[in-house]
Order: sequence, then structure tokens, then C-alpha cells
Amino acid sequence: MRAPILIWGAGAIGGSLGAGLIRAGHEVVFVDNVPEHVAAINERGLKIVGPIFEDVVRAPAFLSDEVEGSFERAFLCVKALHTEAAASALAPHLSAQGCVISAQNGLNELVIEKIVGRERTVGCFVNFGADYLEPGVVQYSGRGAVVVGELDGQETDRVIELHRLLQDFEPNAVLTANIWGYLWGKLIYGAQLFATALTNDGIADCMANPAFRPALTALGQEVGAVAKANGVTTEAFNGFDPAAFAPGAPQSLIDKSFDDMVAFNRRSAKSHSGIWRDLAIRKRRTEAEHQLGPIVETGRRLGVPTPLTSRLIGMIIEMENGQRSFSADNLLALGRAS
Ligand SMILES: NC(=O)C1=CN([C@@H]2O[C@H](COP(=O)(O)OP(=O)(O)OC[C@H]3O[C@@H](n4cnc5c(N)ncnc54)[C@H](OP(=O)(O)O)[C@@H]3O)[C@@H](O)[C@H]2O)C=CC1
Ligand SMILES: CC(C)(CO)C(=O)C(=O)O
Repeated sequence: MRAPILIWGAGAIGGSLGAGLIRAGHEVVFVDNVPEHVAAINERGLKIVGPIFEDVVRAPAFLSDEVEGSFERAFLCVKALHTEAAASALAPHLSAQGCVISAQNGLNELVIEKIVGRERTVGCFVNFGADYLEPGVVQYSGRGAVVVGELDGQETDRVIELHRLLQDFEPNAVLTANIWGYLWGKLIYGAQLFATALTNDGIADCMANPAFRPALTALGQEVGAVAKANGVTTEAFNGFDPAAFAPGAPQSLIDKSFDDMVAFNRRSAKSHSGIWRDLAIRKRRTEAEHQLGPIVETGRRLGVPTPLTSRLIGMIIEMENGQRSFSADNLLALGRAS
């Protein structure tokens, strides 16, 4: 019998993914570092609310220093700033043939492979929406792209099997030979999500606002230029079209991609990004440095300037430190800097 699927980080993404897999008949073990959340899952089950499905699923949950055993498939679902600590704590529980799959935003695979080895790291990209509401309760807010692929693009038996597994959560899950193209595509879209979090407007409202589009476009073009210089061909998903953020793209293509992203986000019960929630609701540090920092570092290495991304990171850090408040002016100022 196969070992259960390990979900390390049972918050918004890990909770939704784990619940979907349990409902499909898979055995899951949750690990999280929030004692009240772990206790609630063990006592009452994990409750999923929202428009996709509502259910209470049962699975054992552990704090990271309490989990025991060895696992073959471990989904890492923590924020990028916790990747190194979580992957280090997870590593002793990964079997020799096992693998870690990062269901996160950013280039976490580059951190994970240093800890568990490249051969035990599988690439993954998720763009579904979810929110942690309270201990034991997660909202699965909206379906979105789920993609899996080996880091070197090969179609191995294990990645084919992981793809089948992910289809049990998201029927449209994709198996790709270009996982880096999706991850860098999400970095472009992700930078735009960070920019929307400078304001109190939701994602769709920001992207629909003609006053904000120049800043969001310039930011997308800047990150797109770094991806291109890095040899990555970025991929499209959920209304995001990388061609719209390539140099010299016609305005009609740019507007079409924004309109499609607006439509995608309006379908979700998640009105604001996880970044906005970290700042406004959870009152905690965001993933800015860990998600956007690698864009600036890669740009520096390849000679591609990233002034807007650097400015954006600075503005978000000011918000984390209480030195800047949510305002449309922040995003307009970013646009003027472009
Ligand atoms: N939510 C969304 O809609 C989307 C999120 N993502 C990405 O997915 C990743 C996960 O985000 P999300 O699920 O929203 O985050 P959450 O904060 O909701 O969930 C992460 C959980 O992991 C816990 N955790 C932190 N460090 C550790 C650790 N070392 N060991 C075990 N558990 C730990 C967190 O605790 P604590 O709160 O104390 O830190 C939290 O309970 C991020 O990279 C995010 O950007 C991608 C697409 C959509
Ligand atoms: C908004 C979302 C769900 C992508 O659609 C996201 O990735 C985030 O909140 O960080």
C-alpha cells in the first residue's frame, strides 16, 4: 500500500488541495505549524466552504515537529518566506524515491532542490483561489490552473502519475514540459497582483481600471523581459497572455488580456489577492522579497533593469512596516515611475 499524501502547510492552498484529494478517495496527512488549526482539524475535521464544494473532511493533522513516518509524495503549500524552514523540516520525512511538489507562488523549486535534491523536486504551478478563514476552516474560492511538470521537462512515470492525482483535484490539470514557463508567467501576473495590493480595490476592479493599466502593463513588461533574457518562454493561463506583456505588444492585445483576467477573477469568491489579505487582514509579512526578489536578482545577473519591481518591493515593505497605507495613489505613483 502507498504511503498517504503529505500536505505540508494546511492553509488556503494545502487545505483545499488536501480536501479535494480526500474527497476523491486518497489518504492524506496534514502538517501545519498553527497549533489551533491542527487541533481543530483533528477534533472537528477540516471544513471547506465556498462556491466549489462545501464539506468536512477527515484526516490526521500534525505540528511539524510531531509528524512521523516517511512519505513518497509531499505537497509543499507554505508561503514562500517559509519554504526553506518547511522543506528542511519535511526532508527527513521524504523517502529516498519520494518527491516534493511545490504548490506555491514563486521559484520555490530552486530553494527546495537545494534541500532535498533536484531529483526529488517536481515543479508545480497553482492559480486556483483559496483563503484560510479560521482554525479548521478554509474557503476554496475559485477554480484555476493547476500544472505539474518535471524541472527538466521530461515526461517521467512519476510526473504522469502526479498529473493523474492532480486531475482528481482539478479535472483540467495540465502536464507540461515547460513548468518554468508557467512559474515565470505567474511571476509576471504575481507582480501585478502585488501592485493591486497597494490599493484597497480588489484584483478585478484594479485590472478593470484604465487608470491602473499603464502601471500594471509596464510592470508586466519588465518582468516579462527578465523571463525572456533568462531563456524562459512564458505560458498563458486563466486570461493571462504573456504575449500581451512582450515589448511592443498592441494595446488591443494588452486590453484583451486584462479583460480576460478581470473576467476570471470576477468568477472567484476571492476578491483580493493573498498579498492584500496578508497586509490588511492577517497583518503579517508578505512574500514580496521571496517572490519578487528573485526577479530583481535574475535581472541584475542578466543586465535587465527592474526599477519598477524594486520600487514595488520597497512599497510593499513600507506597508508591512506600517509606513504606507493602501491607496490608489500608490499604484498611480508606480505608473509615473515607469
Ligand atoms: N491562497 C491562494 O489563493 C493562492 C496562494 N498561492 C500560493 O500558495 C502558497 C501557500 O499560500 P496559502 O495557502 O494562501 O497560505 P496560508 O498562509 O493560507 O497557508 C500556509 C500554512 O502553512 C503554515 N506554515 C508556515 N510555515 C510552516 C512550516 N514551516 N511548517 C508547516 N506549516 C507552516 C502557515 O502557518 P502561518 O499562518 O503561521 O504562517 C499556514 O497555516 C503561497 O506561496 C501562495 O502565494 C498560489 C495561488 C493562490
Ligand atoms: C489571486 C490568486 C489566487 C491568483 O488568482 C493568487 O495567486 C494570490 O492570491 O496570491
